[in-house]
Amino acid sequence: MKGPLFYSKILLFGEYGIIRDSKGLSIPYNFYNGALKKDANPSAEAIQSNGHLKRFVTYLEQLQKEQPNLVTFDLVTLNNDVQTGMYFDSSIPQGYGVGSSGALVAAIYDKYAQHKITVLENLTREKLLTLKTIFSQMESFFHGKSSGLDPLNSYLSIPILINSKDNIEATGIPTQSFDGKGAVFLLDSGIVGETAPMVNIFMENLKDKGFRAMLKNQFVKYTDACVENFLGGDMNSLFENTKKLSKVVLNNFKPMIPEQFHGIWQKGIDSNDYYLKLCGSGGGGYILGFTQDLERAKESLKDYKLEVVYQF
Ligand SMILES: Nc1ncnc2c1ncn2[C@@H]1O[C@H](COP(=O)(O)OP(=O)(O)OP(=O)(O)O)[C@@H](O)[C@H]1O
Ligand SMILES: C[C@@](O)(CCO)CC(=O)[O-]
Repeated sequence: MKGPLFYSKILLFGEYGIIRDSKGLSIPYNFYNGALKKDANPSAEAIQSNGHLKRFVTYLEQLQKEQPNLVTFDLVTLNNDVQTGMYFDSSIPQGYGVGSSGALVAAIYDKYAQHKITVLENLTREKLLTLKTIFSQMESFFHGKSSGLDPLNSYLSIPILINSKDNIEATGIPTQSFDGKGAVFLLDSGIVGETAPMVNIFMENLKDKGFRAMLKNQFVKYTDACVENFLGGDMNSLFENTKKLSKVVLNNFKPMIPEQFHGIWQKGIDSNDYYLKLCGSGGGGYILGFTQDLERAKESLKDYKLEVVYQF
């Protein structure tokens, strides 16, 4: 048995800001994917994944008991599949900010949810919000509190624009131009990050008046501008605002940037070869880069492996 593929995602803009109602823009990233699967001779990895699924099923049973109006699953089939070795066969790295748990949640919902909302329907804002709420509850199992955006992205495989917490919509993004010099890329920090402790630091910082002012007057302002610039195809303004965002993050989100990357973060701002920003909650995993000239960025970051995700 092998189920359909579910993809990783990249939150291009909006990390942390969306907690405080900034805009956000999330796109599917098809380089990595996962699917539910059963093998006659499972590998050690498959057995480990199956263990995660068993615990997740216990959580879903509880969720269904507590909130039967939210979502119900075909628990008999799900239990049977998990007891007979089903696992999530996935190339999506875990704890890297590209949504490994989101893809898993989307795959489980797709296969086992009853009366599910499908991608073939006319996806009204209400339906999107309902899906997001369901996914948020399901994904909470993996990292405490979840917005549900990652599974939503993976499930629908389309870019999603977050206007505010309760206002999200499917969106189009400017088509890629593969001979363009501009690019968005991922930089591997080589460290596994964890979402919950990073979000806790952020929530703690929010108690400070100065931090809240910085967030509103700079971080959210530049994030919103970047989303608008990107969707509107205004690439010159996009780079200006990404540079501002990169600076604000380096000065105010230090715990979310692994120490050994502070230097190259600053180097990008000084040289204008590239601008770095957080990819998801940070603290490790991937760092997201924007450059107007991919070759220059590659040269400038030649000790690192860049993974290009979007070219324009
Ligand atoms: N292939 C898999 N099989 C079983 N469980 C998995 C698999 N991939 C991810 N998971 C589950 O998801 C957890 C990782 O999710 P977590 O939310 O911490 O990181 P992430 O989704 O990779 O990153 P982010 O939320 O920052 O994008 C793992 O600990 C595991 O429980
Ligand atoms: C850091 C955060 O804003 C994005 C993580 O992908 C947390 C969230 O909104 O769920």
